[in-house]
Amino acid sequence: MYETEPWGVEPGTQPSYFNAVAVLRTTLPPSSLLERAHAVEEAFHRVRDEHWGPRTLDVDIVSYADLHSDDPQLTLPTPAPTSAPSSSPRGTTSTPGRNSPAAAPSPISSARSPGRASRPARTWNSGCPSSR
Ligand SMILES: Nc1ncnc2c1ncn2[C@@H]1O[C@H](COP(=O)(O)OP(=O)(O)OP(=O)(O)O)[C@@H](O)[C@H]1O
Ligand SMILES: Nc1nc2c(c(=O)[nH]1)N=C(CO)CN2
Repeated sequence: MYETEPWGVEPGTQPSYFNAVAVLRTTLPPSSLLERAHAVEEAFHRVRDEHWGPRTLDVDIVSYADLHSDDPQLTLPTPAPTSAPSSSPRGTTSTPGRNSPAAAPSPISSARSPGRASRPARTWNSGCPSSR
Protein backbone atom coordinates (compact mmCIF):
# COMPACT_ATOMS: atom_id res chain seq x y z
CA MET A 1 0.00 0.00 0.00
CA TYR A 2 1.41 3.37 -1.06
CA GLU A 3 0.22 6.79 0.04
CA THR A 4 0.62 9.11 -2.93
CA GLU A 5 -0.06 12.76 -3.71
CA PRO A 6 -3.00 13.19 -6.07
CA TRP A 7 -1.95 13.68 -9.67
CA GLY A 8 -3.94 15.06 -12.56
CA VAL A 9 -5.85 17.49 -10.36
CA GLU A 10 -5.31 20.98 -9.02
CA PRO A 11 -2.84 20.78 -6.12
CA GLY A 12 -4.53 21.03 -2.73
CA THR A 13 -7.99 20.10 -4.00
CA GLN A 14 -7.87 16.44 -2.98
CA PRO A 15 -6.43 14.43 -0.13
CA SER A 16 -3.74 11.86 -0.82
CA TYR A 17 -4.54 8.50 -2.36
CA PHE A 18 -3.77 5.06 -1.07
CA ASN A 19 -2.71 2.97 -4.06
CA ALA A 20 -2.24 -0.77 -4.08
CA VAL A 21 -1.95 -3.51 -6.66
CA ALA A 22 -3.16 -7.08 -6.21
CA VAL A 23 -2.38 -10.01 -8.44
CA LEU A 24 -5.28 -12.46 -8.70
CA ARG A 25 -6.00 -15.88 -10.05
CA THR A 26 -9.67 -16.10 -11.06
CA THR A 27 -12.14 -18.22 -12.99
CA LEU A 28 -14.20 -15.09 -13.80
CA PRO A 29 -14.08 -13.79 -17.35
CA PRO A 30 -12.91 -10.16 -17.64
CA SER A 31 -16.42 -8.69 -17.94
CA SER A 32 -17.56 -10.46 -14.76
CA LEU A 33 -14.43 -9.39 -12.95
CA LEU A 34 -15.21 -5.77 -13.90
CA GLU A 35 -18.79 -6.21 -12.61
CA ARG A 36 -17.42 -7.48 -9.31
CA ALA A 37 -15.01 -4.56 -9.17
CA HIS A 38 -17.89 -2.13 -9.64
CA ALA A 39 -19.93 -3.94 -6.99
CA VAL A 40 -17.04 -3.56 -4.54
CA GLU A 41 -16.82 0.15 -5.38
CA GLU A 42 -20.54 0.49 -4.75
CA ALA A 43 -20.21 -1.31 -1.44
CA PHE A 44 -17.76 1.45 -0.53
CA HIS A 45 -20.36 4.05 -1.58
CA ARG A 46 -18.38 5.16 -4.62
CA VAL A 47 -20.05 8.06 -6.39
CA ARG A 48 -19.19 9.31 -9.87
CA ASP A 49 -20.18 12.96 -9.99
CA GLU A 50 -16.87 14.36 -11.19
CA HIS A 51 -14.21 12.95 -13.52
CA TRP A 52 -11.19 12.13 -11.40
CA GLY A 53 -13.01 13.52 -8.39
CA PRO A 54 -12.14 12.24 -4.93
CA ARG A 55 -13.40 8.69 -4.47
CA THR A 56 -13.75 6.21 -1.65
CA LEU A 57 -12.47 3.41 -3.85
CA ASP A 58 -11.41 2.96 -7.46
CA VAL A 59 -10.79 -0.55 -8.73
CA ASP A 60 -9.11 -0.85 -12.11
CA ILE A 61 -8.18 -4.04 -13.93
CA VAL A 62 -4.66 -3.17 -14.96
CA SER A 63 -4.25 -6.25 -17.11
CA TYR A 64 -5.84 -9.65 -17.55
CA ALA A 65 -3.50 -12.44 -18.57
CA ASP A 66 -2.24 -11.39 -22.01
CA LEU A 67 -5.56 -10.09 -23.29
CA HIS A 68 -5.75 -6.91 -25.33
CA SER A 69 -9.00 -4.97 -25.65
CA ASP A 70 -9.87 -1.56 -27.07
CA ASP A 71 -13.39 -1.70 -25.64
CA PRO A 72 -13.96 1.55 -23.68
CA GLN A 73 -15.97 -0.50 -21.16
CA LEU A 74 -12.93 -2.64 -20.48
CA THR A 75 -9.64 -1.56 -22.01
CA LEU A 76 -6.82 -4.05 -21.49
CA PRO A 77 -4.17 -3.44 -20.49
CA THR A 78 -5.28 -0.10 -19.07
CA PRO A 79 -3.69 2.72 -21.07
CA ALA A 80 -1.00 4.66 -19.24
CA PRO A 81 -2.36 8.03 -18.14
CA THR A 82 -1.16 10.99 -20.16
CA SER A 83 -1.21 13.35 -17.19
CA ALA A 84 0.76 11.27 -14.69
CA PRO A 85 4.47 10.66 -14.47
CA SER A 86 5.51 7.19 -15.56
CA SER A 87 7.41 6.19 -12.43
CA SER A 88 5.07 4.49 -9.98
CA PRO A 89 4.58 1.63 -7.58
CA ARG A 90 2.32 0.12 -10.20
CA GLY A 91 5.44 -0.06 -12.33
CA THR A 92 6.69 -2.67 -9.90
CA THR A 93 4.39 -5.10 -11.69
CA SER A 94 5.89 -4.03 -15.02
CA THR A 95 2.40 -2.98 -16.07
CA PRO A 96 1.49 0.63 -16.85
CA GLY A 97 -1.75 1.67 -15.23
CA ARG A 98 -4.33 4.36 -15.56
CA ASN A 99 -3.81 5.37 -11.95
CA SER A 100 -0.07 5.45 -11.76
CA PRO A 101 0.79 7.60 -8.77
CA ALA A 102 3.15 10.51 -9.07
CA ALA A 103 6.27 8.90 -7.67
CA ALA A 104 7.51 5.64 -6.31
CA PRO A 105 7.32 6.29 -2.57
CA SER A 106 8.09 3.83 0.15
CA PRO A 107 5.24 1.44 0.85
CA ILE A 108 3.20 2.20 3.97
CA SER A 109 3.23 -1.43 4.95
CA SER A 110 5.67 -4.04 3.79
CA ALA A 111 4.68 -4.92 0.22
CA ARG A 112 6.37 -7.52 -1.89
CA SER A 113 6.59 -6.90 -5.60
CA PRO A 114 4.54 -9.72 -7.08
CA GLY A 115 6.27 -9.69 -10.43
CA ARG A 116 4.62 -11.24 -13.47
CA ALA A 117 4.89 -14.75 -14.66
CA SER A 118 6.16 -14.98 -18.19
CA ARG A 119 3.49 -16.69 -20.24
CA PRO A 120 2.71 -16.99 -23.92
CA ALA A 121 -0.07 -14.81 -25.32
CA ARG A 122 -3.45 -16.44 -24.95
CA THR A 123 -7.13 -15.68 -25.10
CA TRP A 124 -9.60 -15.89 -22.27
CA ASN A 125 -11.28 -19.03 -23.65
CA SER A 126 -8.12 -20.99 -24.18
CA GLY A 127 -6.27 -19.87 -21.11
CA CYS A 128 -8.61 -20.04 -18.15
CA PRO A 129 -10.63 -22.79 -16.57
CA SER A 130 -14.38 -22.56 -16.99
CA SER A 131 -16.58 -21.56 -14.07
CA ARG A 132 -18.56 -24.27 -12.36
N1 LIG B 1 -9.30 -1.89 -17.33
C1 LIG B 1 -10.32 -1.26 -16.78
N2 LIG B 1 -10.56 -1.37 -15.44
C2 LIG B 1 -11.60 -0.72 -14.88
N3 LIG B 1 -12.48 0.04 -15.55
C3 LIG B 1 -12.29 0.17 -16.89
C4 LIG B 1 -11.21 -0.47 -17.55
N4 LIG B 1 -11.27 -0.18 -18.88
C5 LIG B 1 -12.32 0.59 -19.04
N5 LIG B 1 -12.96 0.83 -17.86
C6 LIG B 1 -14.17 1.62 -17.75
O1 LIG B 1 -13.87 2.88 -17.21
C7 LIG B 1 -15.10 3.39 -16.74
C8 LIG B 1 -14.86 4.57 -15.83
O2 LIG B 1 -14.18 4.13 -14.69
P1 LIG B 1 -14.05 5.12 -13.46
O3 LIG B 1 -15.37 5.73 -13.17
O4 LIG B 1 -13.35 4.39 -12.35
O5 LIG B 1 -13.10 6.22 -14.11
P2 LIG B 1 -12.54 7.52 -13.48
O6 LIG B 1 -12.66 7.51 -12.01
O7 LIG B 1 -13.12 8.69 -14.19
O8 LIG B 1 -11.01 7.44 -13.84
P3 LIG B 1 -10.09 6.19 -13.94
O9 LIG B 1 -10.32 5.67 -15.35
O10 LIG B 1 -8.73 6.72 -13.76
O11 LIG B 1 -10.48 5.19 -12.88
C9 LIG B 1 -15.77 2.20 -16.08
O12 LIG B 1 -17.16 2.26 -16.14
C10 LIG B 1 -15.22 1.01 -16.86
O13 LIG B 1 -16.21 0.39 -17.66
N1 LIG C 1 -2.07 9.56 -6.52
C1 LIG C 1 -3.13 9.25 -7.27
N2 LIG C 1 -3.71 10.20 -8.01
C2 LIG C 1 -4.79 9.88 -8.79
C3 LIG C 1 -5.30 8.59 -8.82
C4 LIG C 1 -4.66 7.60 -8.03
O1 LIG C 1 -5.06 6.41 -8.00
N3 LIG C 1 -3.60 7.98 -7.26
N4 LIG C 1 -6.38 8.29 -9.60
C5 LIG C 1 -6.93 9.21 -10.34
C6 LIG C 1 -8.09 8.88 -11.21
O2 LIG C 1 -8.43 7.59 -11.20
C7 LIG C 1 -6.48 10.60 -10.36
N5 LIG C 1 -5.37 10.85 -9.55
